[in-house]
Amino acid sequence: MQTLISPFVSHSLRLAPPLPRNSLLNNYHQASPIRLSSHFSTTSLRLFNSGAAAAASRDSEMTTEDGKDPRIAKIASSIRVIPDFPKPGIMFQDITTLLLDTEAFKDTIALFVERYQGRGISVVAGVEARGFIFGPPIALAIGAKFVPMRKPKKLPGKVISEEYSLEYGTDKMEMHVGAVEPGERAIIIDDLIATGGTLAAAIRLLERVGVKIVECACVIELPELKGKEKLGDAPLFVLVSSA
Ligand SMILES: O=P(O)(O)OC[C@H]1O[C@H](OP(=O)(O)OP(=O)(O)O)[C@H](O)[C@@H]1O
Ligand SMILES: Nc1ncnc2[nH]cnc12
Repeated sequence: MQTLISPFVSHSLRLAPPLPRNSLLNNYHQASPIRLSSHFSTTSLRLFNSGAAAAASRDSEMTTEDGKDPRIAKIASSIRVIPDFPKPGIMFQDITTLLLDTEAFKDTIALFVERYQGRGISVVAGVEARGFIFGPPIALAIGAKFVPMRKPKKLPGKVISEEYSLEYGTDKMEMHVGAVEPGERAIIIDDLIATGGTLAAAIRLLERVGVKIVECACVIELPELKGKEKLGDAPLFVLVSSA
């Protein structure tokens, strides 16, 4: 067994030994469509092979024989879909049910940690609110600092801000001045990418202060909304695609 979190955090959070780093990526490559459990929704989910994951899976160093990672299917099936929330026409992807499933939650964090450890990442930027759930355990496990990207007027210090539009509204994102240094390497974590406006704002904030975006990472992508196209050169890595 491997301790995921550094020793000053409870030893109760332990993970099974990680699979080789490449097994995750090839799993996406081979994945076939799956469905959410019927009591949640009939919305189909399929395992997703996005941007960087696709590129990496083409790299022979990043491939395995069977290409299957059962953790992804379990994570996908733990996500509940609520139609018409918060307004008609929106199929809301509810990750609170993933959080109730201790194995799915642990595996979600483990998959990201396996991908990002040892890559010289010093900043995990998490987008309020749901990026605050997934970002901190990843940051602790890979030895990076966690930087919150907050809604307006929440941070007490001097901030820089970026406005952006959402699938259902507009918003503004703020980050503390001095939280990051030019030249640092960051990943940006959120639960979901829809239109991509939120992640694009986070990228702009970090790039304004000279931070290199190694990758954006989400649990879920809504590919029909083409959010990936808003991310410029920043790669996107997701676990589950909702169709
Ligand atoms: O790709 P986009 O179209 O920008 O949308 C994605 C964002 O929308 C959701 O957050 P939301 O703004 O609803 O805030 P919340 O997490 O505080 O509920 C989600 O958690 C992402 O942050
Ligand atoms: N469909 C959706 N489900 C959950 N969060 C979202 N944020 C933007 N669109 C969303």
